[in-house]
Amino acid sequence: MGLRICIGGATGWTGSALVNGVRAAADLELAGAVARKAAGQEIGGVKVAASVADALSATNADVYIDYTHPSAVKANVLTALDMGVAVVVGTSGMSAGDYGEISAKADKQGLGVVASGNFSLTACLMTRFSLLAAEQVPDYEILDYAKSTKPDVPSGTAQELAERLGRIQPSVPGVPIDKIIGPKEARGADVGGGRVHSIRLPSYVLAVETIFAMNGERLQIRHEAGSSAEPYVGGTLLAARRVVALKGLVRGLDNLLFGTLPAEAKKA
Ligand SMILES: NC(=O)c1ccc[n+]([C@@H]2O[C@H](COP(=O)([O-])OP(=O)(O)OC[C@H]3O[C@@H](n4cnc5c(N)ncnc54)[C@H](O)[C@@H]3O)[C@@H](O)[C@H]2O)c1
Ligand SMILES: O=C(O)C1=N[C@H](C(=O)O)CCC1
Repeated sequence: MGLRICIGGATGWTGSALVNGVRAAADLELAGAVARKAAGQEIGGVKVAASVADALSATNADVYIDYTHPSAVKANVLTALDMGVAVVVGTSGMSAGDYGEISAKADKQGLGVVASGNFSLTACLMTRFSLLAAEQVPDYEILDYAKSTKPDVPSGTAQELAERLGRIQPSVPGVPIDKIIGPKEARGADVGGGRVHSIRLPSYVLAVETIFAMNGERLQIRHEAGSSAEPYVGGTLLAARRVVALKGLVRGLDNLLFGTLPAEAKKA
């Protein structure tokens, strides 16, 4: 019997790609699925439940994976932990404070949670390269592009990156924000110490770019997502395989792949 996976948001763009990924993997088994509108229907050989609590009480899942909605993810994750199930979080929109609560609950339950603003390998490399650059170049800002209908801001990718860059090296504006002449919002938002400018326009899926600058030179590190959800499947399933052996919260796929950066370990 393989590792038993329950997927929240199983009918969605990412969730449906994951259902296929789980079914194609010899070491994984689709144990449950959650999607409110499709409740009662069948997906990938399992009956879709209306809530995480219903799905997990009807199965003996080892891991719950959430790709639902920013308004639903926190309650879903806390429910799964209360029910004794390890969690992988793909859904965006949770604050640092929300993650603090999840971390405390995971510790209390002795369970693992892996969350990553972006589970694609190349986005995770963009994050890691940016963290390395911030150790050397103190001046940077983050551009966060997504489709016009994305409800959460910044994206999960940009938020996690901003918080992590901010811990290594807070982004310090050349003119302090309270001394700016004009609308302060035009200078973006301080997200955990990293400065983020979010752009929401049709035709973007998701792109995140960090601009590092020194006198006379610039480094731009950019990730651009395509229109398929396929890139998120491998990283999410890697996290599902690893999370059952963990206790507590790990944020960032790069930490699973490459270990914790010394600069981040020092500041934790
Ligand atoms: N971390 C990553 O790598 C990554 C990758 C892709 C998407 N995402 C994030 O995942 C989330 C989902 O994205 P998507 O494009 O797959 O969305 P989607 O709208 O295509 O699918 C969402 C799914 O969740 C269900 N759902 C919606 N609201 C719900 C609620 N309140 N309770 C329970 N289920 C609900 C829907 O029925 C659907 O099945 C977003 O936050 C997105 O930013 C993250
Ligand atoms: O399509 C989305 O929405 C995505 N959201 C993630 C985010 O918020 O960073 C990343 C992948 C696509």
